[in-house]
Amino acid sequence: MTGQVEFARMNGLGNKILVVDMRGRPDMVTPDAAIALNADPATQFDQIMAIHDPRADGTDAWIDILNCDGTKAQACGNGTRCVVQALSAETGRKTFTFQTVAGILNAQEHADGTISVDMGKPVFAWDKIPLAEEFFDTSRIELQIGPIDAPVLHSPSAMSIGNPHAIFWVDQDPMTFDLERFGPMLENHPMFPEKANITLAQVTSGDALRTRTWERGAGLTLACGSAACAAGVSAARTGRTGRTVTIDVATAPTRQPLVIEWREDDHVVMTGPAEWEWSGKVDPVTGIFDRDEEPEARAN
Ligand SMILES: N[C@@H](CCC[C@H](N)C(=O)O)C(=O)O
Repeated sequence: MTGQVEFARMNGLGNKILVVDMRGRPDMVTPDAAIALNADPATQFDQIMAIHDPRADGTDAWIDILNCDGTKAQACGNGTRCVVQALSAETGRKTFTFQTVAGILNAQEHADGTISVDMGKPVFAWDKIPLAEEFFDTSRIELQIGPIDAPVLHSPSAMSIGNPHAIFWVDQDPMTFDLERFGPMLENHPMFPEKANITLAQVTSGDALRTRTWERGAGLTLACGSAACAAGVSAARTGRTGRTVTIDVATAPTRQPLVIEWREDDHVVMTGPAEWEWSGKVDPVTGIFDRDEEPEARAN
């Protein structure tokens, strides 16, 4: 199929998102298009959120998620908030139900502009995360890097919130670690057959964490919503915090927090902002794009 579609450059706490409107088309944004868009500084991104026609009754859209290296992701918290804001601006509606490869996501835009997404239930079973080795308790798995008798990072909590995460607990500011060096080693560690998103998390109080993430398929990003969910759940699971935590994402430019609530019904709800930057048209096969000449002013 040929022809351009509408897209918007947005961000969730600095996580760079392209929201691409694929409704009315049977094809998908191609990995080649993703790689081409990421190669241009104007459209360099962390994730593409492609909105497709719904595939199931009771849902508003099917969402396909691509990382900037052209691989697929099963979940993207920050990107989902961007999709909600884009569709809310288009339709005036405030609640949405999306379908992804990982399941159904319910989301709501609040009067103050923040957006809550029910990210579903966490998965702790070792073979579902997945891990390469059997662990009865995945809240603290055997994995370390650095000298054997003085590891720099060790014993992460592992889980899936649709996508795989490893949370390494640190006592210092996560910014003091060389995540650019350790991130690729851990993302591609044999322990993670589908790779993993790698987060450093510091507990700063009984209800607050400070995090920094190396994303699978995207590298160092300014924020990662699903990692914030995984950190919040893992902190509560290991007794480090209660079930509602505020996440200070160390690299996020606005320093607005994400709030993660692991509800008693086991669902994980993430609340935070989304920001529209500019719009244009893109060929989802090649990634060739045009930026709108005069983007209409839009309140976020
Ligand atoms: N930035 C996202 C996570 C994106 C997916 C990840 N890179 C993966 O491959 O699992 C978020 O906000 O959750």
